[in-house]
Amino acid sequence: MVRDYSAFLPGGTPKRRAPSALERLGWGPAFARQIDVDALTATPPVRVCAVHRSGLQVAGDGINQTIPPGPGATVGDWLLLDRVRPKSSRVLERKSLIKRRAPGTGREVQLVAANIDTVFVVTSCNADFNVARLERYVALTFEAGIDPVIVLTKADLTDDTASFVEAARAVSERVPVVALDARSAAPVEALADWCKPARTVAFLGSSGVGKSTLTNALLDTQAISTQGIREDDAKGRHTTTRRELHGTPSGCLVLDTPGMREVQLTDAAAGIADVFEDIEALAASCRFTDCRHETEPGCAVRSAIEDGSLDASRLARWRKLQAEETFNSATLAERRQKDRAFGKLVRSVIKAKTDRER
Ligand SMILES: Nc1nc2c(ncn2[C@@H]2O[C@H](COP(=O)(O)OP(=O)(O)OP(=O)(O)O)[C@@H](O)[C@H]2O)c(=O)[nH]1
Ligand SMILES: [Zn+2]
Repeated sequence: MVRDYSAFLPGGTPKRRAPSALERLGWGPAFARQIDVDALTATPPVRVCAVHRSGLQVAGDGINQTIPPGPGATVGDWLLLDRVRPKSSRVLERKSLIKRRAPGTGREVQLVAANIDTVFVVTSCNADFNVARLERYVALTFEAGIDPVIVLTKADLTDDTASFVEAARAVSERVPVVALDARSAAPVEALADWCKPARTVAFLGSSGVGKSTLTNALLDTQAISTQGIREDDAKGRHTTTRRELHGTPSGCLVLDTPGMREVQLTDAAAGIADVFEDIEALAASCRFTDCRHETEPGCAVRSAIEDGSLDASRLARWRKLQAEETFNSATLAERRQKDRAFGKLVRSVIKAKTDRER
């Protein structure tokens, strides 16, 4: 039997391999699996580190450049860079994706951010705290394929952090809850489990809850790709875009994007089901498959409320979120139908006009 004693020899401790340039950008097996060695040299992988009006800033091993917008990519995406025609770069399959419906009639899908590993759903231990809002953000996060963690800031402003934590824990068994003072040194340690090297994290929450404070706590001054995060505005001034990835000293990446806030609860049925898996499980054992949990006999949901194991207000919030989701998604279908009808009208008018002119 051959034993390896090298770790016991002086200086023999196996050194941890330093992460490669790509790993520092979040590269890992999930992406490596998608390409072969030849593609690696012909079309090197690059990550979209920032999105500007003028294009996408991409970084890779010895690469840091801006390419024109176009390959259907968003911040956080990995591309196989086509050096000749960057617009034709292939977008690698994502680990997760946050998207939203654009306001307006077309309501096309906009990509907000890709390949986030953890979303910190942030709220504070004060009047901002709202269970329904937490449930909504957690549902959105689940829907995007991302693990949420609830972060309660301003723990220093209450004597009763425990009851805020308890209320947040009730959102989902699958979501860890952390309470802290975001202005202290606490965030680095409290969030260390998720802010590991090569992981990408983001903060989601209403204005003023402490997202920037938390981001600053995690960051050092060294943001990745400091050049290129500025762009000239029309007046020739430099403005800083806020859709970008920043590297932290611990080697994790923080995505800063304001667009996350406007994400709506559309096409999020699966995410809602994930948050309310307790109610979904009960509903599955109701006598009738189409039970509305109102007056039906053999309703497992109502009997859980009666025996106190389910909170009636949680059921009410589940109904409300579902209704909202159905409304948003249905309106969309209606709009699509209207758009088609409008398109038909336009075409018939044009046709009539050209027929007349013939
Ligand atoms: N006492 C206390 N104040 C905090 C804490 N976290 C944030 N603040 C303060 O709350 C205010 C808002 O914090 P921000 O970090 O700007 O909040 P934000 O979520 O980034 O807000 P937007 O940029 O508007 O989305 C600032 O004055 C912070 O100093 C905390 O844990 N405790
Ligand atoms: Zn029922």
